[in-house]
Amino acid sequence: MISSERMAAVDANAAALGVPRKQLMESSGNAVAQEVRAASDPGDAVALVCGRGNNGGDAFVAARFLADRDVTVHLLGRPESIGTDIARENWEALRAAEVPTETVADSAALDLGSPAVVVDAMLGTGVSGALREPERTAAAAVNSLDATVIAVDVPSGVDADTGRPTGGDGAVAVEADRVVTFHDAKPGLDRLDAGVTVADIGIPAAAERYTGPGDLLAFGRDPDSHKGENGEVLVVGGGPYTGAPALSARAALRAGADLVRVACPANVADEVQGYSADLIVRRLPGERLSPDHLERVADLAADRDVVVIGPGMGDAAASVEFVRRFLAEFAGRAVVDADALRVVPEVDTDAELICTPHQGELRGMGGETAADPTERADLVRAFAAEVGHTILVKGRYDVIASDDGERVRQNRTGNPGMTVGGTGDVLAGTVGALAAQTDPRTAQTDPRTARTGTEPALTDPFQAAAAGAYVNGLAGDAAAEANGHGLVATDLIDRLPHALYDE
Ligand SMILES: NC(=O)C1=CN([C@@H]2O[C@H](COP(=O)(O)OP(=O)(O)OC[C@H]3O[C@@H](n4cnc5c(N)ncnc54)[C@H](O)[C@@H]3O)[C@@H](O)[C@H]2O)[C@H](O)CC1
Ligand SMILES: [K+]
Repeated sequence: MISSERMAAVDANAAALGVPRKQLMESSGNAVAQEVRAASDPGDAVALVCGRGNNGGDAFVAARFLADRDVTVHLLGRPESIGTDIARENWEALRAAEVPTETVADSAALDLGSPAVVVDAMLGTGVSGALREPERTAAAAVNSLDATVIAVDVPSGVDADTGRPTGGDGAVAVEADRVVTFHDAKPGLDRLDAGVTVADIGIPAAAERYTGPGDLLAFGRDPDSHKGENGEVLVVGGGPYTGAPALSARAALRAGADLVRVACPANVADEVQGYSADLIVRRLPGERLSPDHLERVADLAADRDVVVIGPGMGDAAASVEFVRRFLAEFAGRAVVDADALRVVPEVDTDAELICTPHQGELRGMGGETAADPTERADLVRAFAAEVGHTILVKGRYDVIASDDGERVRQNRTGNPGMTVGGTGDVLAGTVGALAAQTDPRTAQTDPRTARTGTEPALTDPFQAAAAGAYVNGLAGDAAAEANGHGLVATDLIDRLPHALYDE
C-alpha cells in the first residue's frame, strides 16, 4: 500500500537512481495493454480516452502495444496542451505510426462509438478537485457505454488515497470494471468494486529503501508562505560547550526555519550570540541547564514549533534531571540529541520526539545495532516501536524508523569526513527546521477533503528525519568536495539550502 505523495517521492527517487519516468511509462503502458488484451479479442474496438498528463501518456504507450486491436486514441484537448515531454513524445510516436487518433476540443464532440473496451486515461494521481470539462462530460460518456472500462492507475475523478470522488461524495467519476495501478496498491482502490491489477513497472526497491530527492518534495518552499509558517525552533543546550547549540541553531536557520532562539546558560550566552547575529539568545541563570530553568524553558517552548534539546549540554546530573522533567511535561515536538538522549526510554511523555543518536548513544539508550544495514534497520525499527518515538541512528548508512516501527528508511549520503565533531549538532538543527515546517497541503483548503486550513499541521516527523539525514549528508558531501576530509561542521551549514532546494 502506498500513498500518492509517497508514490511521487518514489518516482523521483527512481529517476535519481537512473530509471527515468519515460521508462516507467513504457512499463505502465505495457501493463495496461496486457489488461486490455485479457479483456478483449483480436480485432475488437478499443477506445482510449486520454488526458493531457502522464496518465494519458500511459495510454499512448498502451495503444502502441495493441496493434491487433482496433484502437482509437481520443485526446481531450489540443496536442500542444499535452503537459509533459514524455507524454508528448509518446503522442507524437502514435501520430508518426499512424495509429488512429482523435483530438477532442469540445466534449460534446466526443464520439467513442461502441467499443468492447474503454481505457480511462484522463486523470491519475495528478487530479485535483472536481472533474472539470471536458473530462467531466467524458467521464459520464464512458460510464454510459456498454463496454469494459479499464482505468489507468486510478479511475479518473477518484482520489487514490481515499477511494472517494475528488469532487466530494456524489461528484462525477469514472466507474471502472478494472484498474491497472502501478508499483504498489493504493489505499483508496480497495473501496471501489473494481478488480485491481498492481503492475510492477520496474521501480527498484532501492527507491523506497533509501532516501533520495523524492524525500524532499514534501519540504518544497511554499511560494506564498508567510513569516513563521516555515517554522520557529528553540534550541536548548550549551553549558560546558558553546559551539554545539550555535551549530544547531545556525543549521536550523539555513534549513529553512524562520526564527531560531537559543536558550542556554548565562555563562555561554554571549559566546553563542557571538557566533551569529541571526540568533536570538535567551540566557538561563548559572552555568549548566538545571531544574531551576524548567518554567522559563517551558514558557519559551510553548509557542515554538519544535524544540531541539541537548546540543552541548554536557552530562551533569542536574542537566540530565532538567531534560527528564522537561520532557515529562512537554507535549509538543522535540528533536533530542547528545546527552539528552539517555532519558528518553525512561520518560513517559506526550511529546513527539525525534531522537538522533549515533550508534554508541543508541546502545546507551538500550537499543541494539548491527554492522549490516538491513539488520540494523530491523533492530532500529523495533527499538523505535518500543520507545514510541522516531529514531534516526547516524552511521555510514543512517537508519530512520517511524515511531510505530512501521516505516524504515536508510540514508546513503555523507562521508567519513563527517565524523568530525559538530556534524551531529548540524543534523539536529536541520531535522528541527524540517520538523517545524507546516505541511503545505494542510496549510490551505485541501480540495480532496475540503478541510479548511485551520491549524496547519506540521510535517510528518519520520519524513523530516529522513529528509534531514539526506540533506545533512548532501551538505557534508559538498563540503568534502571543497575541503576533502579536512571538512569541519561549519562547512555544512551554508551548503544546506543548496542541498534542500537545488536537488
Ligand atoms: N511511478 C508511477 O506511478 C508512474 C506514474 N505514471 C502515470 O502518471 C500519472 C500522473 O501523471 P501527472 O502528469 O502527474 O497527472 P495526471 O496525468 O494524473 O493529470 C494531470 C493533468 O490533469 C489535469 N487535471 C488535474 N485535475 C483536473 C480536474 N479536476 N479536471 C480536469 N483536469 C484536471 C491537469 O491540468 C493535468 O493536465 C499517474 O497517475 C500514472 O498514470 C507515469 O506513467 C510513470 C510512472
Ligand atoms: K485514470
